[in-house]
Amino acid sequence: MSASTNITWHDSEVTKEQRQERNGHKSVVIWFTGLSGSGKSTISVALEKALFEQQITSYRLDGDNIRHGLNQNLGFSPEDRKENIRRIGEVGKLMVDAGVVTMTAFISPYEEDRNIVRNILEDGEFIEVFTKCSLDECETRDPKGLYKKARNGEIKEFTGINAPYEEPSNPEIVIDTEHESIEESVNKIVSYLKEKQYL
Ligand SMILES: Nc1ncnc2c1ncn2[C@@H]1O[C@H](COP(=O)(O)OS(=O)(=O)O)[C@@H](OP(=O)(O)O)[C@H]1O
Ligand SMILES: Nc1ncnc2c1ncn2[C@@H]1O[C@H](COP(=O)(O)OP(=O)(O)O)[C@@H](O)[C@H]1O
Repeated sequence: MSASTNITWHDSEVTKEQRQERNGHKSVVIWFTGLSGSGKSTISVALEKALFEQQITSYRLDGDNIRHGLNQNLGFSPEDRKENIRRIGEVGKLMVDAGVVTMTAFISPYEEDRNIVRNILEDGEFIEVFTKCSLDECETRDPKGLYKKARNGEIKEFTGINAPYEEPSNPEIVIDTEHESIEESVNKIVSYLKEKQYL
């Protein structure tokens, strides 16, 4: 018996479109993907602040934080990462329905898993932001000392060292945190949102 047997969808009497209209902007998932240390958290925090200051209803979901709660039962095997991303995709979909501009900051190393999220959202509701930074630079930054641990063999399956990272083949936005300032990256994303009339 599938998990959905005997379960019926119950519609709301308030629509996503009504919530968006009241907020005065569209809702969308801004999906950051990139290596550990590439800047997903840093840029999404700065973007959240910039949007908040412009009266945008926004919220940020971050890998490290979510793994303390909702996803605390998941590790870093390919299967667990897939489930991690699947759940965040579903949360993102709920947030979009709630009218919120949602930022997610997860390594999300597998293109297939990211595309599953893209496909559960409506057209235009998934903005993939490739947070581009070379492994060398991420390893030099090593903000949490994790690369050092991975090189010492203390962390198995560490992305970029002994687990893969698949670069997005067609991201909506690329931010190059090795060569751009935080402000430039944030402005690039805000400009995209304005240009495409999300805001
Ligand atoms: N094995 C391994 N590989 C990669 N990352 C590891 C690992 N173990 C712990 N960490 C820490 O967990 C953060 C990544 O969690 P995510 O949920 O974003 O990962 S994933 O999307 O499921 O691949 C990641 O955070 P960021 O540095 O912010 O990317 C690390 O702090
Ligand atoms: N232009 C930049 N954009 C983003 N982060 C930068 C930049 N230059 C240096 N950094 C530093 O790189 C590190 C990125 O770490 P973090 O944001 O935690 O990455 P991630 O969430 O991808 O693991 C931080 O210490 C940040 O201060």
